[in-house]
Amino acid sequence: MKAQIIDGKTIAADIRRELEPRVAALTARGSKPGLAVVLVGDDPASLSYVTAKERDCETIGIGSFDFRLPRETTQEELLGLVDRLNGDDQVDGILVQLPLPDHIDADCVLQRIDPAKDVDGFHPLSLGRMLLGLPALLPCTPQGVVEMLLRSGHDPAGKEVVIIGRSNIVGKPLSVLLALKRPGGNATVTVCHSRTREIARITAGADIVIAAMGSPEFLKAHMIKPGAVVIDVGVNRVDDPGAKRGYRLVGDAAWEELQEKASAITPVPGGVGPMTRTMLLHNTVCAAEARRARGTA
Ligand SMILES: Nc1nc2c(c(=O)[nH]1)N[C@@H](CN(C=O)c1ccc(C(=O)N[C@@H](CCC(=O)O)C(=O)O)cc1)CN2
Repeated sequence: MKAQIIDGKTIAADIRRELEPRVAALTARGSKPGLAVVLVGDDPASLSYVTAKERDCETIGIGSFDFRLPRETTQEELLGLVDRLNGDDQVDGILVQLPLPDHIDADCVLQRIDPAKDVDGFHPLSLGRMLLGLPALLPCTPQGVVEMLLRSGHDPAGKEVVIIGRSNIVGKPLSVLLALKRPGGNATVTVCHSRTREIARITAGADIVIAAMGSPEFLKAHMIKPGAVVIDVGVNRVDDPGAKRGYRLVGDAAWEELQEKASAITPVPGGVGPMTRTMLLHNTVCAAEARRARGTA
């Protein structure tokens, strides 16, 4: 039997609908939420992501402030912009698109963002609060994955989850969220990475396998047990001269063969990607509400 398709677009649309009255309430009080989106350089994938994020803001009534900086921008200039946005009352959230050019220390930039405006959830304070299970702005992709599991009827509680990939953006924070004692958590989590021996032996024991290592179609059907749930975080551009854009998108999971063996699977595109963008909107609304409740906006 074919796997259930966990449709990220539909779940994301539901969450956006839930956000709309919160945005309307803020706007009615004269304080429309605002997101600053900063892109340095002209990486085509990053450009398409930030453009989509700005469009998303527009569709639910969040203001977006867009900053496109040349590749040659210095670290000092970027830090100066972050400082300015930290002090701007109209800005509730600051997003600096990653990756940054090599001459800029991304950690230094992310640490400069006011934690109250850290809608990416990458600031050490946000990550530390998350680790402790305290209220925090959570990284968007991990938060999106947890929401997808819960809303598609695959609560990770009590399940064995294997994550392939240990990035700061996805694998590491996701491993924490899934293990926390809170809704969407309570799973037994294993993280595999480039130094893991016999990955297939480990993934084959999992109820839920999350592929997040940026390697096209790495996860194959023989690596999962029948009926496992597969979440594909990868969005890889693979050259395809026959395609309109000259490339096609493939995930980190071999979709065709896994569909025949998994009980549920996320597609690429249309899976985790739209959820990442939607959790950014969610974080921006949360940041705006919290800043107003504290009287700092
Ligand atoms: N500051 C950040 N930088 C990056 C993050 C992040 O969360 N914050 N994550 C990734 C990329 N990413 C977000 O920016 C992202 C990736 C993919 C999508 C998406 O909507 N994908 C679509 C396909 C889009 C396409 O046609 O190319 C899908 O999967 O359906 C959104 C956001 C790295 N950088």
